[in-house]
Amino acid sequence: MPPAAATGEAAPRLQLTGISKRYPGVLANDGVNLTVQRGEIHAILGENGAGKSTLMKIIYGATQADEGRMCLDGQPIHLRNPQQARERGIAMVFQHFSLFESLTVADNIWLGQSPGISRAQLRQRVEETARFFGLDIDLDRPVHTLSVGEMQRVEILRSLLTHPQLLILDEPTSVLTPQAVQNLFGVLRKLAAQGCSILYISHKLDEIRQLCHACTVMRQGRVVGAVDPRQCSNAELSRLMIGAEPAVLSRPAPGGRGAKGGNAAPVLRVQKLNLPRQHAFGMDLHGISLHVDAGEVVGIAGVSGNGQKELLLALSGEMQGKVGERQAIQLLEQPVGHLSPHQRRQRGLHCVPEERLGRGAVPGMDLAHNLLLTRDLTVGRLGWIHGRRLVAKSREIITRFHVRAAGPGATARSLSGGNLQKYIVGREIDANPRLLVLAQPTWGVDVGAAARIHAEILALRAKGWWSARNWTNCLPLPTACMSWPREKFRLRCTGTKPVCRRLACG
Ligand SMILES: Nc1ncnc2c1ncn2[C@@H]1O[C@H](COP(=O)(O)OP(=O)(O)OP(=O)(O)O)[C@@H](O)[C@H]1O
Repeated sequence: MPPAAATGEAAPRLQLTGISKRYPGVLANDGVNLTVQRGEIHAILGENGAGKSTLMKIIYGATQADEGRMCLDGQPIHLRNPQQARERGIAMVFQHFSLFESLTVADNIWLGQSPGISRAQLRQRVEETARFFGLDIDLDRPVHTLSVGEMQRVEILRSLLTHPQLLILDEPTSVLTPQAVQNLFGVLRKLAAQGCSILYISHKLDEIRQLCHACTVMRQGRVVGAVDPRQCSNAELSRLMIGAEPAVLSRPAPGGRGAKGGNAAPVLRVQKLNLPRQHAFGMDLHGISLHVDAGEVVGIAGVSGNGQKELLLALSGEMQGKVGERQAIQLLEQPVGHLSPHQRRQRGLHCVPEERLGRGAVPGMDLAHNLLLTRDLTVGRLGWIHGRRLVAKSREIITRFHVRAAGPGATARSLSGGNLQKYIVGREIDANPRLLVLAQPTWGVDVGAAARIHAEILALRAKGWWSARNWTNCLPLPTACMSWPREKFRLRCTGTKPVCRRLACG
């Protein structure tokens, strides 16, 4: 139990009363009350679009509330920007890191400090803090040589140097290995024992139950419950969050070569694919070989940053090898290594990239027009766009994938992260691809929506089983499943028993 929370001697670290925030057409926070005690690790749980990030941005001064009151250590405060928040002891570690890859760890930390501190002084402070929290890191290593877990350590170390009294973490474990998650939990428990309060946003119910002392559940902008997660089951938390338990997946019989009597050709065949890195911090692909049969779901596991991104780019057509290597990637027995992403899509190969904003969708464009990035079903001869058809198709995807948005006219950037992810995955699944490549398809997606996406993937796989003319295969690319750096593993999910085997060294 956290010290001050147990004694109740002092004012709460943070107290929000009646916080409301309205965006055009949506009430993102509706009279939110929240109390965080000193030394408490407090989870904020909620379905996609529940208003969690909006609330965290208000606490961190990145956005202003329309109504409500915020008190820190019993004192009312009004923060106009993150700089003021940091000065008041509030720090935030975002899901996406803000580090300069070409600089060393020490340089990155130094850049974030207020002027007036010498490098030698800073180095000493960093070493002391790192030693105390067990955040071992070589300060002289360039950031691009670090694993994702190590980069996160740098971000945390940087925020610890500001002596935060309230640390906000937004989905901190989404790209970490299980070992890195446990290390992070160790650091957070130590920090809480020092009296620092932690606000922890996550969709991972097991982690919340393992780590957090308290949990506030949000739904449609409102607080719908405050519980002790250690006393709750996953099912209870799900019910509070989405009003039901996630649907149980039905698993239609898998397809695949075996299912078709061993004669069918693979949908995808990658043979000794070599691709040199395209920028200084990329990864070379060396002799990658794999095949995907009709009706199969094949997983690629490995520590993030070991070539998964490059493999996806090579498959989508955004990265291409030398002319002689065009045979290295074959779709339905035809070489496609030389084809552009558009030409590959015309042959039925669709992809969902890891980054939603900027690659999966154009932030400032509405949802309907974002369809045009990968779908040309509403483009007529001479390039005319059928506006009505475009809007109707967009509305269909919004409904089918339960995307919470103001409608096809909403800009991509106005959607919550999870809702945009559902729209992008929906756009590609709706295309009925012959081969679908997905990178982190359920990243930032709530448990209910994750179950629906998995169900849609399995339904596509089943089509591969029932209809050889409409083959569909999925190649999800999860990260951080293995802890050995620079090794890749292949997880075959064709049967009831997954078989894991080592692919190649990267
Ligand atoms: N800048 C904005 N403009 C318009 N609407 C916005 C903006 N930011 C958020 N919203 C809307 O506010 C609501 C809450 O979004 P928020 O990002 O806070 O949800 P969330 O709980 O963090 O969701 P997720 O788990 O998907 O990240 C959503 O309906 C979203 O579309």
